[in-house]
Amino acid sequence: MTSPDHSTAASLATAAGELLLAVRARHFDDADARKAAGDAEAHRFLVARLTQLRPGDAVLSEEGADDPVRLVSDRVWIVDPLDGTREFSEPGRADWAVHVALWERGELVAGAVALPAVGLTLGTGDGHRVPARADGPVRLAVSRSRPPSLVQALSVRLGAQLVPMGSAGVKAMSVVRGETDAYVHGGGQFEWDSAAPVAVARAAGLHTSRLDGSPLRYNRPDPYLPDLVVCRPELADGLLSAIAEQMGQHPSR
Ligand SMILES: Nc1ncnc2c1ncn2[C@@H]1O[C@H](COP(=O)(O)O)[C@@H](OP(=O)(O)O)[C@H]1O
Ligand SMILES: [Mg+2]
Repeated sequence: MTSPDHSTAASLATAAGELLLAVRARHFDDADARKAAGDAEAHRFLVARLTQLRPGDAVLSEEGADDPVRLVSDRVWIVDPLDGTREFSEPGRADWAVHVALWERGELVAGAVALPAVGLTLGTGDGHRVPARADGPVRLAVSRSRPPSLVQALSVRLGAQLVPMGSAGVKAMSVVRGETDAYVHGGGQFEWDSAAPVAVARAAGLHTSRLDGSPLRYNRPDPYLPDLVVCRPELADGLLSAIAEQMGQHPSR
């Protein structure tokens, strides 16, 4: 039987996204107000709905105080109420997302990423398959506002094309949707930035790991999780080798 957690993650991410579209319309002339209201209102909405629907579960949210009860809970919802806050604040941009993931006893077991401005939510219950890869250079999704130097060097090493965009969720979903082939990040991030994108990417059959190929672990005491790789499975070995070579040459990156 399919777990109801898949549909709960998807419906909450979608509903928080609709709320964010309304916030964006309400604060159309003030980017700072838009950012602040978006982060706060989406957070409040998700926490309230999760408390109502799953009263026994803990929540780790980018916008909330870290409650240590999550470290002794079997089930923890890891949410980023608004990922790509910078892009959300810029008029006309669609590269921002809502992340809702569920961690249960050591593993991510459900998740959804809503792309509200695109009108799309991708979730672990979708049975989504990644489209076949088009011919041409490898396409690497990369942060538009702070591209890691590692990824820039990697694109030169691999003859890959960089595809800049905001939001970790949008970048991971670009791989799921076949618009890019890999999302490589280094230099800083937190569990809420990658938990739901990684859950959805794994469910679609993609490779997900740290830069060194080790597993991504969630609900750790320190939620700092600075790097990740999401890619088509057939590219994983070559990409991880190229990353290791690049980092071996420039360990500080
Ligand atoms: N070096 C870094 N340190 C901390 N967080 C980072 C980071 N680089 C990216 N992130 C976070 O990852 C998300 C995607 O960033 P980017 O669009 O640059 O790839 C953003 O989340 P938020 O928008 O939720 O803050 C951003 O804050
Ligand atoms: Mg984020």
